[in-house]
Amino acid sequence: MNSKGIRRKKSSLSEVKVAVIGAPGVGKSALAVRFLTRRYIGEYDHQAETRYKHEVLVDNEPVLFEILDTCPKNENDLPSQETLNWADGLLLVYSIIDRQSFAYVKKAGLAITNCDTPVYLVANKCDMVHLRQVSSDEGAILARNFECGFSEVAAAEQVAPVAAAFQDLCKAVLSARRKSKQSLLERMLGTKSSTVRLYVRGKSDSALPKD
Ligand SMILES: Nc1nc2c(ncn2[C@@H]2O[C@H](COP(=O)(O)OP(=O)(O)OP(=O)(O)O)[C@@H](O)[C@H]2O)c(=O)[nH]1
Repeated sequence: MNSKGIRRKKSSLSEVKVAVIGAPGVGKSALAVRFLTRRYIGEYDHQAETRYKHEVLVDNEPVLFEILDTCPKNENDLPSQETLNWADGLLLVYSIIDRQSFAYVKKAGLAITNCDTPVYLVANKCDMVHLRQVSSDEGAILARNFECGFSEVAAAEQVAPVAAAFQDLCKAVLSARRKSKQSLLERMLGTKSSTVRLYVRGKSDSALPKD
């Protein structure tokens, strides 16, 4: 009985793969670790990309997150096609105190305009407003261009806003997945419009006098 319960839970567990993308030093590792452990660890010595796997509740539903913390060598080292193909969702991160990092997410965003992978834009280090180089409006405009969610956070100081960014991205991934399943179903059963026509006809049929 117990094992049945576990099997059921596993089969209903959604898996979401997120690639965290941004210029060197913007706080990608700090954000990923903050989200997964609620802790802030100031210094990470990463020479290569790191993957984390962790189960998190999103809207009270368990989701298995696989997070790829990318590790670009420099400001021109954009994410590889392999990374973009792997990810279900992309968290684009820049630092409000580093204008070059804003240029990096702009370039990375342009490289993915043709794929329909959901994106979320995060502006990190908003505890350092006195050193701000990128305004909130610039971030919001870029997010509007990418048609994605956006928030300014501080991995160094905040837990909930960091988690909300990952969770919003996760919800966008799950919603896109549902839509693509729905459209596949519609393609298999016929077009959406014919389904609607059928429904309308059914309703009016009952109101029509019988011949
Ligand atoms: N003030 C402040 N510093 C932060 C914040 N987030 C990260 N940092 C610092 O920024 C530096 C870089 O953070 P990382 O998390 O290693 O950045 P990263 O993007 O993973 O860096 P790479 O792995 O080199 O690409 C570290 O010194 C962090 O302590 C933040 O919200 N505020």
